[in-house]
Amino acid sequence: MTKNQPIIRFENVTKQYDDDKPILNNVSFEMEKGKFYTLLGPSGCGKTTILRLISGLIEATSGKIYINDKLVNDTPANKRQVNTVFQDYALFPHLNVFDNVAFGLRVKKLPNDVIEKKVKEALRFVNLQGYENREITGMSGGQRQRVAIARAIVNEPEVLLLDEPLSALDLKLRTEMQYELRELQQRLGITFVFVTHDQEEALAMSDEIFVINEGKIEQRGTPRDIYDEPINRFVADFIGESNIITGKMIQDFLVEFAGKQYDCVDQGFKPNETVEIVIRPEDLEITSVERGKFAVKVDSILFRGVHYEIIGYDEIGNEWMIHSTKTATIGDKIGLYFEPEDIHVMRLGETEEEFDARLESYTAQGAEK
Ligand SMILES: Nc1ncnc2c1ncn2[C@@H]1O[C@H](COP(=O)(O)OP(=O)(O)OP(=O)(O)O)[C@@H](O)[C@H]1O
Repeated sequence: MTKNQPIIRFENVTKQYDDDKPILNNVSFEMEKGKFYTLLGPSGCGKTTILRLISGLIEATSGKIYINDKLVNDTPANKRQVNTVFQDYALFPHLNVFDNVAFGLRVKKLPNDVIEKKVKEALRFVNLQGYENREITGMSGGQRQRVAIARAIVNEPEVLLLDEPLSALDLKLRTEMQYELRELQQRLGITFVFVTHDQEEALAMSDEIFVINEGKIEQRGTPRDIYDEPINRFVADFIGESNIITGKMIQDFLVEFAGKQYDCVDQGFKPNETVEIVIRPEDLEITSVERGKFAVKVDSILFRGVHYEIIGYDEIGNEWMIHSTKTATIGDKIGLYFEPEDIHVMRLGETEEEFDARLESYTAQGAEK
């Protein structure tokens, strides 16, 4: 991916209320212009706090925040080129669509003809042309959502912050709005910072995901990077269903778990180092016990629409989840097959820098071969 200029930069930012544990703890990152970023993490991990710090609704306890290379710690919210779309949309129910979108422009005392032009353009962007005189109370959830976005983009912000904007919508509308938002971001070409605790939404929409846990960024990367190479148990677990088992790296390219040794593609560990192994449920292929790399006894089966979700236990009692278009019979023993590259080995307590360096060394060595 091409690298654009940074638009937001956090340098060692900490946010703490009173003497409590910090809500954000020494967080540093950059976000580039024109990309779609998602802050993903469980409730209370600090996602909204990062948005509020960017928009200027709250102040950092320590550290520096830059927008467009300008230190903004002391810049008030209304002087930052940033707008927010809130979860509940925060629309004015007594105003119609036009007046809701025009509100900020009127506060800025722009001439009426300019306001009219800008509002119409913003409504066109969100496919609501012709809805100017509609009352907010008579609009659906998806339409209100679009009004809220129009109200934010009418100010031509450089950064749009979206705080769980789809959480109030039903599943079908939510999926439609995911497409719309992604497409809108590409048309506008501005930076979106989107907050969600839904990993599928994050994977579907983002250029880059920041996985956050307890006020720290556990891992940042493209959806593919994060899905394929989770840095630790938290990320692997949060970003989709996973089989995570403790194992041992015997030597380079050889790992032991569930009582057996397997070829893998990982290296750079100490001999016999304790590690955690991830194998995604869709990477386990059901086969005969003879052909399988190991066997499990089937405990339960659920039909999930696109696949069956099968839970089984291996000889030493590890639980395995399998996603397969093939089904099985409860109580039967089935073989499971996987390729060496389906095993992801995670070092315990590895920092993001160490993790990135290790992955890069694989690529470098791969290139030498
Ligand atoms: N004004 C405040 N005073 C004290 N604690 C606060 C204040 N505002 C937020 N917090 C705490 O900060 C933590 C992080 O909150 P934040 O809203 O950033 O989480 P979040 O990841 O956005 O979660 P959610 O998905 O539930 O909105 C929470 O534990 C919250 O209770």
